[in-house]
Amino acid sequence: TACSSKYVLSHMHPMWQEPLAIPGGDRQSPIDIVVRKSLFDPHLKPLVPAYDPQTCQQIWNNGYSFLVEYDDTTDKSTLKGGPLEDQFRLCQFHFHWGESNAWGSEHTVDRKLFPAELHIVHWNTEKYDLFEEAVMEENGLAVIGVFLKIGKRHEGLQKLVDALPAVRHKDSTVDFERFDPACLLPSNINDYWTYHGSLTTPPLTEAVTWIVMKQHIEVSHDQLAVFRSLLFTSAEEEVQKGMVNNFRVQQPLRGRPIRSSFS
Ligand SMILES: COc1ccc(C[C@H]2SC(=S)NC2=O)c(OC)c1
Ligand SMILES: [Zn+2]
Repeated sequence: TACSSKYVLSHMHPMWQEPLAIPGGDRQSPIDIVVRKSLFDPHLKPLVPAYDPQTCQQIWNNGYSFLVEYDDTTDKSTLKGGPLEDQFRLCQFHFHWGESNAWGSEHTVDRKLFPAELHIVHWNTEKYDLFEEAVMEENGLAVIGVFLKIGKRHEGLQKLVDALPAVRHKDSTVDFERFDPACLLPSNINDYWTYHGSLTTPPLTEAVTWIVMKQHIEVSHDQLAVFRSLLFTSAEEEVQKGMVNNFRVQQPLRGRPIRSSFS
């Protein structure tokens, strides 16, 4: 799909170097969410995800994470409401995780680290015709962030976990059908923080309206261990590197407001 274009592949590589200067650079992600500095905004609406599991296409190991990719050529799977003015189209979801359960998330809450973080990526189809356009523009993307904690097994995630060995190496893909990303959302999606930020990998463009869920989801230790069995490296490479710690260092807030949908 557009959102997993070769452009992404060419710009995604493990442990990429942080650029010295970023265009603009005052709206970078991820950040620490300081709860007492967030501002309750009563005008924030409930979030309305409407996903059609039939749009699920494949899983792709792109050498940085694994992406579950959706057909984004129609408006069958959309996100609207919350802080969003426009309608956005689901294109992929992926995760970030650590080598240990002590860290792995990109965002933190009052400096609290989570073992992993889910990103559900959508692009603005009211303002742009292509994902590649949206990714370069302010309000081009909306990403839902969900923290993962180690606890009981996540039944909905298991279908994805079982498919991961088929995409162990970079550049591998496997067909994957009828997966509803809504099953990975917490029970309460009305409580979230929202702020304007960026992609957390190159091109690091400041195109993202972030919607970070207050409530986490639980996955089992064994389920997260399968994420860590993936590799950054392709089958041809002599030295295989485990896909872990694929998160970006935190970025300065630069005075940005963080709004909360709850008081
Ligand atoms: C060229 O367009 C891109 C490139 C990379 C990513 C993935 C990054 S950005 C994020 S959020 N988390 C990640 O790992 C994109 O996702 C929207 C879009
Ligand atoms: Zn991400």
